[in-house]
Amino acid sequence: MHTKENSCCCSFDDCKLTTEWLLSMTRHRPKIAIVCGSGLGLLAETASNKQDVRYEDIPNFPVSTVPGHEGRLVFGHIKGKSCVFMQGRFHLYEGYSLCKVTFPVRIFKLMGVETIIVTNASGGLCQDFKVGDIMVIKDHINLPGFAGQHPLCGPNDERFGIRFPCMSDAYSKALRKLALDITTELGYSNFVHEGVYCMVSGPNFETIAEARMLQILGSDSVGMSTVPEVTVAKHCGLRVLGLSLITNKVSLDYSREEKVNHEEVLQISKMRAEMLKNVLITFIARCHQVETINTNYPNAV
Ligand SMILES: O=P(O)(O)O[C@@H]1C[C@H](O)[C@@H](CO)O1
Ligand code: HPA
Repeated sequence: MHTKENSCCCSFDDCKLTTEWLLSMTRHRPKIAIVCGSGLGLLAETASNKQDVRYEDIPNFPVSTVPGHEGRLVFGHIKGKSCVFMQGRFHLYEGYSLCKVTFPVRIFKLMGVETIIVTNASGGLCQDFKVGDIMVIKDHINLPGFAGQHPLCGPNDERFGIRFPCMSDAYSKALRKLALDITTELGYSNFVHEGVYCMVSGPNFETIAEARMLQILGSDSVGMSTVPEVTVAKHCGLRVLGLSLITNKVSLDYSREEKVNHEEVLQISKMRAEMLKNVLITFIARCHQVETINTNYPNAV
């Protein structure tokens, strides 16, 4: 966390420098950003006129350290819409501050992005969910935030957004409806749900007692990302859609023998990415038709 004494490693000037560098490297001017979760990098494959930029080449950018997160930005067009994909995101458990984890979101904002689609792999806590289901994120629980691990802690830069942003509508109702309508049109409604995503810091998967607690708190799925990105996106006035792929059922019972592991998460993500890709393509083609109001954005950049 950055404090008054320990100034932010991702200041407005740092963000501007990175943005200007990227704008000088590409002719693309994306309006939609897609963050690819674990094993979901192939969501970028359908884009045309692609241009890749490796994270290690981008000034101030962190690098990916987790298998299943390739570590590059992919610019391209989907159904004529200019998009940027993050093939690989950053996590708190990698040792990055939440300000670094969310740095790309502010870069997207400064580049002119208006809508961000955040995807992830998560463990299902809701008993109705099956492995391979999609959860349209309705709301989240910021568990690390309760303990002070919050991307907006520290001095607030009004050029990004207001000091006390509202989060009760972090996931746009209109965009959620569009996503649900699309899944119905595609014939996916039997394995699509809306639900609440809870972020834990990781890197270990939950104990059974922890999983039971998260379920009692109202979480339908649990993962190790997304919430910081969404919080910063909402703060700076982006429209947000969150899609979570249920890659495993979280153990809530001491008699259950199956043990979750990252390889299984990646395997299920890759198996179901095609379905998620179909939803994304149609969503990207139509999301400009949906108007949303952002209550947090009176004077941000
Ligand atoms: O980046 P996401 O949230 O999709 O990754 C999930 C959470 C952990 O990073 C990892 C566990 O398998 O997958
Ligand atoms: N717990 C936390 N994060 C996850 C899980 C899980 O069960 N599955 C995928 N990411």
